[in-house]
Amino acid sequence: MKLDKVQIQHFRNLQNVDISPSSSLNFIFGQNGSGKSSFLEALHYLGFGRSFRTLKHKNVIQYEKDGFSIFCVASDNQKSLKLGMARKTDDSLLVSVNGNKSNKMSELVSHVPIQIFTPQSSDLILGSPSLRRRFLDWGLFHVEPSFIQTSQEFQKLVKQKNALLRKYQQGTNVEYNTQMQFWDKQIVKTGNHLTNLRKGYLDSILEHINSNLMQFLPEFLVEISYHRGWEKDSSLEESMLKKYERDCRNGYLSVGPHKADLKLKCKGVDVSETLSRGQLRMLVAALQLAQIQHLSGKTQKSCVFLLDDVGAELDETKRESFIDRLLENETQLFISAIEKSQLLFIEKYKNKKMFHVEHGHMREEN
Ligand SMILES: Nc1ncnc2c1ncn2[C@@H]1O[C@H](COP(=O)(O)OP(=O)(O)OP(=O)(O)O)[C@@H](O)[C@H]1O
Repeated sequence: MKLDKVQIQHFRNLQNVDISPSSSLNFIFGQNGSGKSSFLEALHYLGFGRSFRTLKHKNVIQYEKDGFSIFCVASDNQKSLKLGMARKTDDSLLVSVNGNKSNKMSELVSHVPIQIFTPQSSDLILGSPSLRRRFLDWGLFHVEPSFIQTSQEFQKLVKQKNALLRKYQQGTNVEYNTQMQFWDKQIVKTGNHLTNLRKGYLDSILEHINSNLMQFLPEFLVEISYHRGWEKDSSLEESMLKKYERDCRNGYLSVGPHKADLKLKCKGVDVSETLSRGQLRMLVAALQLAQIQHLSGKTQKSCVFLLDDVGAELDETKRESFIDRLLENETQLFISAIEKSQLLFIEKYKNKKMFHVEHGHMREEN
């Protein structure tokens, strides 16, 4: 889907934005603190229901206002949708899809797949395993209809099991064995299903990743593998039993797909210890691009891609081939930069629009 119209109110310093973006390339430029990242952050809300800079919704509401709202008209070849969301200072949420109101973010985020690339994107490699699980789960969410139910079911089961483990830890009189076995059986079933979905997904994007890496990091051979979250030579059931006493002492389940990770290595060494920061960002670019290529091949869905601070750490040739490959996949791009002079490379692109942001006001430049 592409965003044909975007309206934002009272979001950080953006008082009232109303623009009609290009379906292909959009450049947003403005001085430090003018509101470029806030604009991208607002679009991020449409795809994730949250910010990429803060966990607290309250922080993005404009000072002295009681809420923010984001509205867009999105379309593809088949349909057009009116999507909107609003959050108030009391944390209440209102979501609207073609006028149908709800308070569930999931109703909104499945419509417009959105990805973001920022100077902090190398966190995907350097940060905790949860970021890499989230990476895989984002792709699965958009291509595999059964994923969301499996994932939510698994989270619920782990919560139940942890509650039981905590009761046991506190020595309460719990009918432990039968109950525990009951939850374990379901965790094994759903956990194995979730693992197979993630492994299958990784397999299906690997070819794209490798082809992107040949272009972005030709000097390295990156080996990528999925670690399930439990010991290699055991089944999930065996592993849970082995860890059982320890998990009782700790009060939580320590093995399973909720502990899974994506391992990325060069010559057997973790890439975080080998690649430079710029190279790590190119690796992330290759991973994200692979998701978009797979998504458009499998579902015909197109993606909105937010590229914050294009001047940071990507050299010119790589940046250009990244943008070219995103566009080949029908991606709608929003790219921010401080100076117009950082955007000289855009001359060759057609179907582009340029927006200037100044003190929270955004206007199109000709
Ligand atoms: N809740 C809020 N209400 C109003 N203004 C806010 C709020 N939160 C942050 N701001 C201000 O919004 C402005 C825009 O910040 P933003 O990060 O979007 O700027 P930017 O153009 O991306 O800048 P840079 O190029 O320095 O990254 C900043 O001056 C910031 O202090």
